[in-house]
Amino acid sequence: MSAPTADGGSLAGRISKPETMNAQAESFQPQSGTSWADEVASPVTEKPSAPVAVEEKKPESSEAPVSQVDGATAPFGGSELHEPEFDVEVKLADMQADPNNPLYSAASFEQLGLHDNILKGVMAMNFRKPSKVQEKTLPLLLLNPPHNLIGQSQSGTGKTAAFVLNILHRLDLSTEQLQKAPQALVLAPSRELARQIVGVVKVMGSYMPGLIVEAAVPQDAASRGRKIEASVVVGTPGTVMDMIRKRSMDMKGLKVLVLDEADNMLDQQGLGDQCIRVKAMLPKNIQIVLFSATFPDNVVKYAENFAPNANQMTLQHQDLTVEGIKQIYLDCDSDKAKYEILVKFYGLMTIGSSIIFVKTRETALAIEQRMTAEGHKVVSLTGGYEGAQRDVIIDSFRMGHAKVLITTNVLARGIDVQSVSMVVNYDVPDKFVGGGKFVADPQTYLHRIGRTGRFGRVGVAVTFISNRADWEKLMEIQRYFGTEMTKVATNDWDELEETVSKIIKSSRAGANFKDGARMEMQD
Ligand SMILES: Nc1ncnc2c1ncn2[C@@H]1O[C@H](COP(=O)(O)OP(=O)(O)OP(=O)(O)O)[C@@H](O)[C@H]1O
Repeated sequence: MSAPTADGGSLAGRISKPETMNAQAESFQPQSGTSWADEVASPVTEKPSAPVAVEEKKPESSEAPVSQVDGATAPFGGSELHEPEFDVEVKLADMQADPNNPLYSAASFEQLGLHDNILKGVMAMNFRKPSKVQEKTLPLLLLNPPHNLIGQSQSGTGKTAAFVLNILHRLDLSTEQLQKAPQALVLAPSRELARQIVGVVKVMGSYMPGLIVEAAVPQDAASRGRKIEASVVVGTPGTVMDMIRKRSMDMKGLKVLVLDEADNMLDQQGLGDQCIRVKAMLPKNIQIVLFSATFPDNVVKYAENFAPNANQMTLQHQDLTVEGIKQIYLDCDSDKAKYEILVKFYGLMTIGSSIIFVKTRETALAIEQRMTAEGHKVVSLTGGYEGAQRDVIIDSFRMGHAKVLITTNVLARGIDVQSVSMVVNYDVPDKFVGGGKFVADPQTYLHRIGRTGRFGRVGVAVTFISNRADWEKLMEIQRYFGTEMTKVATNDWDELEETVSKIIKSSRAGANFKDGARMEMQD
């Protein structure tokens, strides 16, 4: 049976693009040294300075301003950033009233059938209206008997709240014993994302007496033998697997399993295997929920096996880009020139917070050291650091103490820091396909740039290219998403500054998201 789309159309969307294996982990491959001499004629739109028209709207609403908070709010390590400008509120309201926008919904949270104490948590987060993914998936998630669900929507559109609200709704906290036995398990690919989700569950569930939430991530006290006694557990698959094996968690009462960033969790050799093992140790009749912004074709069959007979909300890959994120690329003469340009770039720009993605830990460290030596306040976070160190680094970035975070793909997914107004792809995201060959990695590109432009904000994504191979990969990514990237010459700093500053100064994009959500419902 097919469920109707928002506009009443029929629903049978699928993602269609063969993909190769995703080598998401940090790579130690040397950088390409190929020299890049501008010899490739670019078919990409080369625009003269394309200032983004930012509508300066005066407040016209008498409603109280929405002050959104990060996924992890201050008590849980978040920045507790509140947006001061009124036009932000007006534009979010505009976007949420536009049926073509992924932030749109026809319903209110009150109409979604959630318990009152959960609604209070939603209000505490200052969520005024559901987004499309929340409005569409929550009624399916809350069905009884429970149904599995595979949900896809653009980055920063509120998938976390969708699965967290379902979890909270399904908890029975009526006895101390129930409060201390895991009823819901969320698996995420990084400790930072797991901790962030713990923060969201705690804030949304702050009016639920007896709710206990714990992280199961590497090198934490809990992973070193202490028994986990919590109603909701959020962890990374390896640690969760070990803990269940060691009987540090009693999963008999589990009702819901969520895989966040599910395509990544199922695709990667290591994680996919671990997720399957974890699932095998759980009760058989649980609800399985998979969410991600991307579900490449080669993962869809794994997803459908993992979550059988799931209701589905899917998108075409042409509909995945968030148009509030302005994508530009800088054509650099050489690898060496890339670094000079990066430093000059940061010297020129006054940017809120930004993330620089690189391919290897070594590059992250090298850039951190050089930028620090030049007086920039930067931090780096890679898989090379110990868990506790990683927590300190990400928290200092969330709180705005460090404005620039240099990282690898380890933080490409899920991390929600609303103040991030720029993402730099210092290295074009690629993946290893064997035989010494690397190809473009569109999914990682999309997740990386999705660290900005959260829930209707605007952001800039800048990709550096320094050789022909980079350029070809970037063009492949552009084709895949049917998106437009603007080439900005590195000798025209005025243009570059003007383009980037205009976008960063504005608080939100206009209502210009692409949207093509499709729903598919199992009988
Ligand atoms: N209904 C809502 N109203 C206002 N803000 C919201 C709403 N739902 C979510 N948000 C905020 O939007 C931001 C993005 O949400 P979230 O991190 O869940 O996105 P996502 O879809 O999971 O993104 P990604 O694909 O990058 O993981 C968060 O800061 C969250 O607090």
